[in-house]
Amino acid sequence: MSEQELQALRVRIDSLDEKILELINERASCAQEVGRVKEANLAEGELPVFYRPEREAQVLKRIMELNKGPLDSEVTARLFREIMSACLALEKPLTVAYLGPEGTFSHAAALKHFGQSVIAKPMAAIDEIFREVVAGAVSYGVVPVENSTEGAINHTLDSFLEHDISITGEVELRIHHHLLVGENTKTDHITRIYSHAQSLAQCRKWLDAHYPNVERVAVSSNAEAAKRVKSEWSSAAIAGDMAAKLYGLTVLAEKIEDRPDNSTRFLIIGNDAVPPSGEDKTSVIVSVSNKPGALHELLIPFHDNGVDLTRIETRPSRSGKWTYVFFIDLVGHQKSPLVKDALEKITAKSVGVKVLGSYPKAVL
Ligand SMILES: C=C(O[C@@H]1C=C(C(=O)O)C=C[C@H]1O)C(=O)O
Repeated sequence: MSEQELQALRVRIDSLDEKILELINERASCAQEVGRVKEANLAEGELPVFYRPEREAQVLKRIMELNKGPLDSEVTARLFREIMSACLALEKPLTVAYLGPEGTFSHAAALKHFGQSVIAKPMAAIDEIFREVVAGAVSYGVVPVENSTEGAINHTLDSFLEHDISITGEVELRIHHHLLVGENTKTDHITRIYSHAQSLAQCRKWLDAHYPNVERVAVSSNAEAAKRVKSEWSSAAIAGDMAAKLYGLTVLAEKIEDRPDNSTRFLIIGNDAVPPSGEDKTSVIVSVSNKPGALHELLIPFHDNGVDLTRIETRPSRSGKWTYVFFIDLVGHQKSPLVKDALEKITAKSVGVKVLGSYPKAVL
């Protein structure tokens, strides 16, 4: 390519950038206007809800459908995710609590779901995230709920039993773990590997093969593990990209998770119900009496109404010995007639049904 050709293309790019810039700002002004309309149309005592997850999911899905390339649809959706995040921040900046410290996978999940313009607040424990949301100290919380290798995150499930809270969204994150060291670490003298217990479990086979005799120390998060090794000379940490960058660590071994598709699903928790987006999921907790066939009976209305269940998890009910509750995720919004009817029938048969929320299926 000649220098002239290159120059001509750069002039074209500059001119396109000007147009993009103008259009993005026009969009931002429109979103600001939406914010004003939302505030102007409130009933007495009603608080404005600026963030609308169902609308955001529709915007992202539409962009993916419209996209003709050469950019990949997911890439375009991520760009629009950021544009919407910045537009919403003009209406009202969102505050989101996540399991800290900075650099955890929960932090990455919060930014993936809400975009970079949120004010992300690290919390020390899952229960604290629930409490902050219930108290209204933050608008939303991000909590891990299941990992494809290790299964349920029981702390999160149990917190739903203790707090009155809505699920307003879900986000899935591919989890890549790396073995990380600080600049002072003597890599041939590693005696300890720090990480969160879940991460140690997700890399168990790799650790058995490569560091069979090294002590594995479970700490409160992988970002905490990364923080610790920074100043230690005989330790390594298992954590992700974000923590590696944030704490300036070197990657000694990359992608050491035992399963290449290792992913974690996170839930977004808030205080408002979400209207249907067109492609939704609903999460419920059902308690049944401890008698034979109880689970089978519970499942009949779902089957009869063709409601697709994506997950069932059992936890002790915490209100009696050897009694259990079921956490059920299903496809559809609680307002859709077939889901509504199934839930009514189950309510009539069971000891208790608590709908945790209906929310858009993850787009990204
Ligand atoms: C603009 C709105 O407010 C927010 C910003 C959105 C956007 O930038 O497209 C979409 C939904 C809301 O979270 C809206 O409700 O339409």
